[in-house]
Amino acid sequence: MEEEDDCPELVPIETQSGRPAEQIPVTIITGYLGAGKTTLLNYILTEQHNKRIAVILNEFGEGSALEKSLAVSQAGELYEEWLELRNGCLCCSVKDNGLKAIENLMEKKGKFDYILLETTGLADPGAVASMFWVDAELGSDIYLDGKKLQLTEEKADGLVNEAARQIAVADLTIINKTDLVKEEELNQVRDTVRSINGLVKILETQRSRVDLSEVLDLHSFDSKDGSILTVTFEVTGDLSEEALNAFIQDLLWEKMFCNKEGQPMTVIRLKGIVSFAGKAHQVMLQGVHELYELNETPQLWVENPRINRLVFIGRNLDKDILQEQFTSKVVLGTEKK
Ligand SMILES: Nc1nc2c(ncn2[C@@H]2O[C@H](COP(=O)(O)OP(=O)(O)OP(=O)(O)O)[C@@H](O)[C@H]2O)c(=O)[nH]1
Ligand SMILES: [Zn+2]
Repeated sequence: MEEEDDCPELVPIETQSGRPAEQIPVTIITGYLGAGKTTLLNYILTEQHNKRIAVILNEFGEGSALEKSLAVSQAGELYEEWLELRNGCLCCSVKDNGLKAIENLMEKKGKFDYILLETTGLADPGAVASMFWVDAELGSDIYLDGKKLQLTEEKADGLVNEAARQIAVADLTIINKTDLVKEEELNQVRDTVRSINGLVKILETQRSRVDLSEVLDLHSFDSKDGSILTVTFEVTGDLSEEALNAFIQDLLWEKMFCNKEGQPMTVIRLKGIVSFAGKAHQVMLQGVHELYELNETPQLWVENPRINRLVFIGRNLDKDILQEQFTSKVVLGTEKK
């Protein structure tokens, strides 16, 4: 890897607390229909926690797809407001309408300390989370504190894969409704969760009564390890899909890129919104360790020229080198330096 002497020192974007100042933690709560998500949110809102919490309930009731209930707990009192969201689908509305709505609300009412977002049992938590994540890393005043899941003991035929997927990406799994099962069944559920995600923290509850300190302020996306860096950059233009795949594979699989000290870059998480030539829709890039996927989102490009936004979290990352490699190899119509 050629060294660029005139490049500025790499400075991680985090503050000491692990995130830019003033950012508001967002926790996404997913789980099977009826698992107890709303019960959990209501419980959190009414418990003593000295936090101002905004809750976005995501009930897709018939005829109410245009409205979302927003309950705000302020100094212990609970009141409700209605947020008008243009799009009923969470996965595509969260970034452009949901976040904006929250931001508008914060301007009006002052900042919240915490935002909790309930998704439907069917929403893909990965897609929802990555929208927050990309946004947060790129300077939004919201960051993702944790993704959680509640499970019931009920068999979810046909949704088994979705449940497994939710567990796989969760930072915390709450096994609720333990009053309804025998110990043997509970052990089985616990074993299943453990087999899907060996690292996830597991809580067992009735009526979603959790110890709040175990649920809020997880900081699961903060860099606890000082050597883990976050690199973000934006690059204008369309990308070659083939070249992007080659770039990602060189980075994640071949570990071909090194920092200025010659240490190989290791990516732990990778997210992005990218533009492919000839495609009207934005494409979401998500990667965890050596796995990655590219998925077209329902979101159409409106900005012109289009701006690709990338976030890398990992070890030995060097922004200048990554950005230079990306720009010269992946962006169409760019001359090699
Ligand atoms: N027996 C029992 N019932 C529970 C428990 N927790 C919640 N419930 C009940 O289960 C039902 C569904 O709970 P909700 O909190 O609405 O579940 P949800 O996950 O928000 O449901 P959706 O938004 O429809 O997916 C309610 O009637 C709750 O009172 C529990 O631990 N034990
Ligand atoms: Zn609910």
